[in-house]
Amino acid sequence: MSIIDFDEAIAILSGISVPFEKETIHLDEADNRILAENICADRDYPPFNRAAMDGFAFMQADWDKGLRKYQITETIFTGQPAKYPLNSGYCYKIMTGAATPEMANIIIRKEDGEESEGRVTLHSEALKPYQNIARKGEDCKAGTLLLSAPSKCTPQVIALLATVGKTTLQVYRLPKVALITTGDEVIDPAASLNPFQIRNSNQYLLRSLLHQWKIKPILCEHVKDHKKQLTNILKEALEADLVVINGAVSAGDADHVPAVLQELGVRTLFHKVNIRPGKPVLIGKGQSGTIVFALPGNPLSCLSTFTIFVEHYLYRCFGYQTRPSQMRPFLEVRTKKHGLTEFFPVRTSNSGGLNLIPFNGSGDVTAGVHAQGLAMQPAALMQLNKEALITYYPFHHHFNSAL
Ligand SMILES: Nc1nc2c(c(=O)[nH]1)N[C@H]1C(S)=C(S)[C@@H](COP(=O)(O)OP(=O)(O)OC[C@H]3O[C@@H](n4cnc5c(N)ncnc54)[C@H](O)[C@@H]3O)O[C@H]1N2
Ligand code: MOO
Repeated sequence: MSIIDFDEAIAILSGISVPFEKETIHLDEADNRILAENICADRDYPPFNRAAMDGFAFMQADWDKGLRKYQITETIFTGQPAKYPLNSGYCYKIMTGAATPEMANIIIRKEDGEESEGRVTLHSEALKPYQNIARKGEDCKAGTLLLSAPSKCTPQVIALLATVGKTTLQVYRLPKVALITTGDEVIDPAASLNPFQIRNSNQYLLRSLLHQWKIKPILCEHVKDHKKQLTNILKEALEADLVVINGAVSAGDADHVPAVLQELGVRTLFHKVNIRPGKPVLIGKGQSGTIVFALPGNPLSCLSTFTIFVEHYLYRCFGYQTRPSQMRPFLEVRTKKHGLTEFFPVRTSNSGGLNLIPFNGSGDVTAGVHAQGLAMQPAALMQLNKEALITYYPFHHHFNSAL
């Protein structure tokens, strides 16, 4: 199978992604899930003319006549309507958050009045109509589309759902994911290790990346570079919707993943892409439809290929068009000597431009930690110049559609 370019790989992934089914869950379970329905305002917000200050509510007409001393009709607390209408020369004493009756169209803060024996004398400068009153419907009108699917249930979205009384909601079902790491030298982080062993950071990286979607793997195993063991675990894994397997995917004598996948009937959609890092990446489709992502073992290759390929696929299956990326100005100069598309770790400056994170290669374990995302140097561009606009894939991404 010939090596393909990055755009072609993305097009293949777009072509095989099918939206996940929908399910109904309770709001309590909704954190970080992806909404599969639009959300509209169930009523006006605010639902009534809401007092924005503790103070005194009265008619502007009275004020304009020069009246500064008012008789207090009643005190209005939150959650209750006023009992009495407002007459000229009278005011309500009102609490922040309470419903201001229609007739009252000004509130003066408590601090700007002197209250004694049921009367208040107000000292204030010029007044504006509806001063200190948040008007009914000024935030949004009943029926307004507030959020369109798909949207991630971020804390703000959760609050909005609670606000509009949406306690059961339709979300995209989570895929069943099997996660496998490989390598004789790779051991559990809790085990003691010899100088030639390394800890299994990629299993933790991948679990955490999946957790951003609330996906908890149904199978999470590490296997040695042993063909029989790998075959057995992959057989089991292929019962999932998605298999993410890491390492043993390139050209070494112990890199059994491509051969075992083939023996198990997984059709290779592509193996090797003209990118760095991550060139050996393999994507396949099992006989029962399982999508297999075989990601290279180097830590930065693993992070990078998950970010650009697995996330692209997941975003599509969760109803989005693509994994989010942005065009940002590059603040440095970067050269390369080959015709591969390169992805490299970057930080954003205060101005929003991108700065390089120095690193040696995809085996570095520290580069990812200091990066806020990956930037792309296109295959044909041997030098990225200062101020060039380049594609940036932020690691932390909320992708809630603008309305
Ligand atoms: N002759 C060739 N050699 C290599 C090629 C090639 O095209 N021809 N590609 C290179 C590239 S690029 C990469 S990337 C690596 C990827 O190889 P594998 O996916 O087969 O990964 P491994 O060999 O298993 O491991 C590579 C590296 O990563 C470390 N590793 C593996 N698993 C983990 C883990 N779970 N946690 C932390 N670190 C892990 C492993 O110890 C190795 O150092 O191949 C190049 N070679
Ligand atoms: O391109 Mo590999 O993914 O660097 O080590």
